[in-house]
Amino acid sequence: MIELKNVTKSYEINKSNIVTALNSVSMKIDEGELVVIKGASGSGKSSILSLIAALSKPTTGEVIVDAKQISKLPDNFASEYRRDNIGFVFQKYNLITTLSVKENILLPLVPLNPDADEADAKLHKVMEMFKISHKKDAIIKNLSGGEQQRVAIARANVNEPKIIIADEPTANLDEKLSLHFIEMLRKLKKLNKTIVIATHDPLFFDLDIVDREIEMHNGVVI
Ligand SMILES: Nc1ncnc2c1ncn2[C@@H]1O[C@H](COP(=O)(O)OP(=O)(O)OP(=O)(O)O)[C@@H](O)[C@H]1O
Repeated sequence: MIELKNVTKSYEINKSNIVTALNSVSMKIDEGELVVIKGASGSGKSSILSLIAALSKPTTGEVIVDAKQISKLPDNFASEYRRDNIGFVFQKYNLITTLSVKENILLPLVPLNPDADEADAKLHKVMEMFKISHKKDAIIKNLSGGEQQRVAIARANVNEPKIIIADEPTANLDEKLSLHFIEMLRKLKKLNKTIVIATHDPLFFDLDIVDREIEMHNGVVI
Protein backbone atom coordinates (compact mmCIF):
# COMPACT_ATOMS: atom_id res chain seq x y z
CA MET A 1 0.00 0.00 0.00
CA ILE A 2 2.83 2.43 0.88
CA GLU A 3 6.16 2.09 -0.87
CA LEU A 4 9.30 4.19 -0.79
CA LYS A 5 11.64 3.28 -3.63
CA ASN A 6 15.23 4.42 -3.37
CA VAL A 7 14.25 7.70 -1.79
CA THR A 8 16.75 10.44 -1.13
CA LYS A 9 15.73 13.67 0.55
CA SER A 10 18.13 16.61 0.75
CA TYR A 11 17.51 20.03 2.20
CA GLU A 12 19.49 22.88 0.71
CA ILE A 13 20.27 25.28 3.54
CA ASN A 14 22.41 27.36 1.16
CA LYS A 15 24.62 26.68 -1.85
CA SER A 16 27.46 25.23 0.21
CA ASN A 17 25.37 23.47 2.85
CA ILE A 18 23.13 20.59 1.84
CA VAL A 19 21.73 18.23 4.49
CA THR A 20 20.93 14.72 3.32
CA ALA A 21 18.05 13.65 5.59
CA LEU A 22 17.33 10.36 3.75
CA ASN A 23 19.76 8.37 1.66
CA SER A 24 18.49 5.61 -0.66
CA VAL A 25 15.63 4.57 1.60
CA SER A 26 13.35 1.79 0.42
CA MET A 27 10.48 0.28 2.40
CA LYS A 28 7.04 -1.24 1.95
CA ILE A 29 4.18 -0.92 4.42
CA ASP A 30 1.13 -3.12 3.91
CA GLU A 31 -2.48 -2.16 4.38
CA GLY A 32 -3.50 -2.56 8.03
CA GLU A 33 0.08 -2.71 9.24
CA LEU A 34 1.24 -0.75 12.29
CA VAL A 35 4.84 0.29 11.78
CA VAL A 36 7.07 2.11 14.23
CA ILE A 37 9.96 4.11 12.80
CA LYS A 38 12.60 4.57 15.43
CA GLY A 39 16.06 6.11 15.59
CA ALA A 40 17.94 9.00 17.16
CA SER A 41 16.97 12.63 16.75
CA GLY A 42 17.84 13.77 13.23
CA SER A 43 17.94 10.24 11.79
CA GLY A 44 15.19 11.02 9.25
CA LYS A 45 11.96 9.77 10.88
CA SER A 46 9.88 12.91 10.34
CA SER A 47 11.18 13.23 6.79
CA ILE A 48 9.70 9.81 6.00
CA LEU A 49 6.32 10.80 7.46
CA SER A 50 6.28 14.05 5.44
CA LEU A 51 6.91 12.13 2.24
CA ILE A 52 4.12 9.61 2.95
CA ALA A 53 1.74 12.49 3.67
CA ALA A 54 2.82 14.30 0.48
CA LEU A 55 3.86 17.27 2.60
CA SER A 56 7.19 17.16 0.83
CA LYS A 57 8.65 15.56 -2.26
CA PRO A 58 11.71 13.33 -2.48
CA THR A 59 14.83 14.76 -4.07
CA THR A 60 15.18 11.47 -5.97
CA GLY A 61 13.22 8.23 -5.88
CA GLU A 62 9.52 7.43 -5.67
CA VAL A 63 6.79 7.40 -3.05
CA ILE A 64 3.86 5.21 -4.06
CA VAL A 65 0.59 4.93 -2.15
CA ASP A 66 -2.17 2.68 -3.45
CA ALA A 67 -0.41 2.40 -6.81
CA LYS A 68 -0.32 6.22 -7.12
CA GLN A 69 2.98 8.09 -7.46
CA ILE A 70 2.31 10.67 -4.79
CA SER A 71 5.80 12.09 -5.14
CA LYS A 72 4.77 13.45 -8.52
CA LEU A 73 1.49 15.06 -7.50
CA PRO A 74 1.09 18.79 -8.15
CA ASP A 75 0.40 20.73 -4.93
CA ASN A 76 -3.39 20.96 -5.32
CA PHE A 77 -3.67 17.19 -5.85
CA ALA A 78 -1.30 16.61 -2.94
CA SER A 79 -3.64 18.45 -0.57
CA GLU A 80 -6.60 16.51 -1.95
CA TYR A 81 -4.69 13.26 -1.41
CA ARG A 82 -3.94 14.26 2.21
CA ARG A 83 -7.53 15.24 2.89
CA ASP A 84 -8.87 11.94 1.58
CA ASN A 85 -6.25 9.53 2.87
CA ILE A 86 -4.27 10.80 5.84
CA GLY A 87 -5.05 11.42 9.51
CA PHE A 88 -2.38 13.29 11.48
CA VAL A 89 -1.50 13.07 15.16
CA PHE A 90 1.20 15.48 16.32
CA GLN A 91 3.05 15.60 19.61
CA LYS A 92 1.42 18.77 20.90
CA TYR A 93 -1.99 17.88 19.47
CA ASN A 94 -2.09 21.05 17.28
CA LEU A 95 -5.59 21.79 18.52
CA ILE A 96 -6.97 25.32 18.37
CA THR A 97 -7.29 26.00 22.06
CA THR A 98 -9.89 28.78 21.80
CA LEU A 99 -12.33 26.67 19.78
CA SER A 100 -14.65 23.94 21.02
CA VAL A 101 -14.16 20.18 20.79
CA LYS A 102 -16.72 19.98 18.02
CA GLU A 103 -15.14 22.80 16.00
CA ASN A 104 -11.69 21.25 16.26
CA ILE A 105 -12.85 17.81 15.20
CA LEU A 106 -14.71 19.21 12.21
CA LEU A 107 -11.72 21.20 10.91
CA PRO A 108 -10.41 18.57 8.45
CA LEU A 109 -13.85 18.42 6.83
CA VAL A 110 -14.07 22.16 6.10
CA PRO A 111 -12.36 22.01 2.68
CA LEU A 112 -14.70 19.17 1.66
CA ASN A 113 -17.74 21.32 2.34
CA PRO A 114 -19.94 18.36 3.36
CA ASP A 115 -23.62 18.83 4.07
CA ALA A 116 -24.50 19.46 7.71
CA ASP A 117 -26.07 16.03 8.35
CA GLU A 118 -23.11 14.18 6.89
CA ALA A 119 -20.63 16.24 8.94
CA ASP A 120 -22.72 15.72 12.07
CA ALA A 121 -22.83 11.95 11.54
CA LYS A 122 -19.04 11.81 11.13
CA LEU A 123 -18.53 14.04 14.16
CA HIS A 124 -20.70 11.84 16.38
CA LYS A 125 -19.10 8.66 15.14
CA VAL A 126 -15.58 9.74 16.15
CA MET A 127 -16.69 11.42 19.38
CA GLU A 128 -18.32 8.15 20.43
CA MET A 129 -15.35 6.10 19.35
CA PHE A 130 -12.92 8.18 21.42
CA LYS A 131 -15.32 8.91 24.30
CA ILE A 132 -15.43 12.69 24.13
CA SER A 133 -19.13 13.28 23.23
CA HIS A 134 -19.91 14.65 26.69
CA LYS A 135 -17.45 17.52 26.09
CA LYS A 136 -18.69 18.42 22.62
CA ASP A 137 -19.13 22.14 23.34
CA ALA A 138 -16.27 22.58 25.78
CA ILE A 139 -13.40 24.91 24.82
CA ILE A 140 -10.14 23.02 24.33
CA LYS A 141 -8.13 25.07 26.83
CA ASN A 142 -10.53 23.95 29.59
CA LEU A 143 -9.93 20.24 28.95
CA SER A 144 -7.55 17.87 30.68
CA GLY A 145 -4.55 16.44 28.82
CA GLY A 146 -6.31 13.12 28.29
CA GLU A 147 -9.40 14.79 26.90
CA GLN A 148 -7.34 16.91 24.53
CA GLN A 149 -5.58 13.76 23.39
CA ARG A 150 -8.92 12.13 22.61
CA VAL A 151 -10.02 15.20 20.63
CA ALA A 152 -6.78 15.10 18.64
CA ILE A 153 -7.23 11.47 17.69
CA ALA A 154 -10.93 11.98 16.94
CA ARG A 155 -9.97 14.83 14.62
CA ALA A 156 -7.36 12.66 12.90
CA ASN A 157 -10.11 10.15 12.10
CA VAL A 158 -13.04 12.34 11.13
CA ASN A 159 -12.24 12.19 7.42
CA GLU A 160 -12.10 8.38 7.73
CA PRO A 161 -8.50 8.15 6.51
CA LYS A 162 -6.93 4.86 5.56
CA ILE A 163 -3.55 5.98 6.85
CA ILE A 164 -2.74 7.45 10.27
CA ILE A 165 0.57 9.27 10.62
CA ALA A 166 1.80 10.04 14.13
CA ASP A 167 4.97 12.02 14.84
CA GLU A 168 6.24 11.49 18.40
CA PRO A 169 2.63 11.18 19.61
CA THR A 170 3.58 10.49 23.23
CA ALA A 171 6.49 12.93 23.52
CA ASN A 172 4.64 15.28 25.87
CA LEU A 173 2.52 12.74 27.70
CA ASP A 174 2.98 11.06 31.05
CA GLU A 175 2.95 7.28 31.18
CA LYS A 176 -0.77 7.00 31.92
CA LEU A 177 -1.72 9.16 28.91
CA SER A 178 0.77 7.33 26.72
CA LEU A 179 -0.88 4.04 27.65
CA HIS A 180 -4.28 5.57 26.82
CA PHE A 181 -2.93 6.59 23.45
CA ILE A 182 -1.82 3.02 22.85
CA GLU A 183 -5.34 1.80 23.69
CA MET A 184 -6.73 4.19 21.06
CA LEU A 185 -4.24 2.82 18.55
CA ARG A 186 -5.55 -0.63 19.33
CA LYS A 187 -9.02 0.49 18.22
CA LEU A 188 -7.66 1.95 15.01
CA LYS A 189 -5.74 -1.21 14.29
CA LYS A 190 -8.96 -3.23 14.62
CA LEU A 191 -10.44 -0.94 11.97
CA ASN A 192 -7.59 -2.05 9.70
CA LYS A 193 -6.02 1.39 9.47
CA THR A 194 -2.45 1.57 8.25
CA ILE A 195 -0.53 3.33 11.02
CA VAL A 196 2.97 4.79 10.80
CA ILE A 197 4.47 6.18 13.99
CA ALA A 198 7.81 7.97 14.34
CA THR A 199 8.97 7.70 17.92
CA HIS A 200 11.80 7.02 20.28
CA ASP A 201 9.43 6.19 23.12
CA PRO A 202 10.40 2.72 24.44
CA LEU A 203 6.70 2.08 25.24
CA PHE A 204 6.27 1.26 21.54
CA PHE A 205 9.11 -1.22 21.36
CA ASP A 206 8.05 -4.87 21.53
CA LEU A 207 4.41 -3.80 21.84
CA ASP A 208 1.88 -6.47 20.80
CA ILE A 209 0.05 -4.27 18.27
CA VAL A 210 3.26 -3.19 16.53
CA ASP A 211 3.78 -5.32 13.43
CA ARG A 212 7.21 -4.02 12.58
CA GLU A 213 9.94 -1.66 13.77
CA ILE A 214 12.07 0.14 11.21
CA GLU A 215 15.24 1.64 12.59
CA MET A 216 16.83 4.72 11.04
CA HIS A 217 20.39 5.91 11.46
CA ASN A 218 21.76 9.01 9.70
CA GLY A 219 19.14 8.83 6.94
CA VAL A 220 19.44 5.11 6.18
CA VAL A 221 17.39 2.10 7.28
CA ILE A 222 19.48 -0.21 9.43
N1 LIG B 1 13.23 21.76 6.55
C1 LIG B 1 14.47 21.39 6.77
N2 LIG B 1 15.52 22.12 6.37
C2 LIG B 1 16.78 21.72 6.59
N3 LIG B 1 17.12 20.57 7.21
C3 LIG B 1 16.13 19.79 7.64
C4 LIG B 1 14.76 20.15 7.46
N4 LIG B 1 14.00 19.16 7.99
C5 LIG B 1 14.85 18.25 8.48
N5 LIG B 1 16.13 18.62 8.28
C6 LIG B 1 17.35 17.86 8.66
O1 LIG B 1 17.22 16.54 8.15
C7 LIG B 1 17.68 15.58 9.08
C8 LIG B 1 16.56 14.59 9.41
O2 LIG B 1 15.53 15.29 10.10
P1 LIG B 1 14.17 14.60 10.58
O3 LIG B 1 13.32 15.69 11.14
O4 LIG B 1 13.63 13.78 9.50
O5 LIG B 1 14.71 13.66 11.75
P2 LIG B 1 13.95 12.92 12.94
O6 LIG B 1 14.54 11.56 13.04
O7 LIG B 1 12.49 13.02 12.74
O8 LIG B 1 14.38 13.80 14.19
P3 LIG B 1 13.60 14.10 15.59
O9 LIG B 1 13.51 12.79 16.32
O10 LIG B 1 14.51 15.08 16.26
O11 LIG B 1 12.27 14.70 15.22
C9 LIG B 1 18.19 16.37 10.28
O12 LIG B 1 19.58 16.53 10.14
C10 LIG B 1 17.49 17.70 10.16
O13 LIG B 1 18.24 18.74 10.73
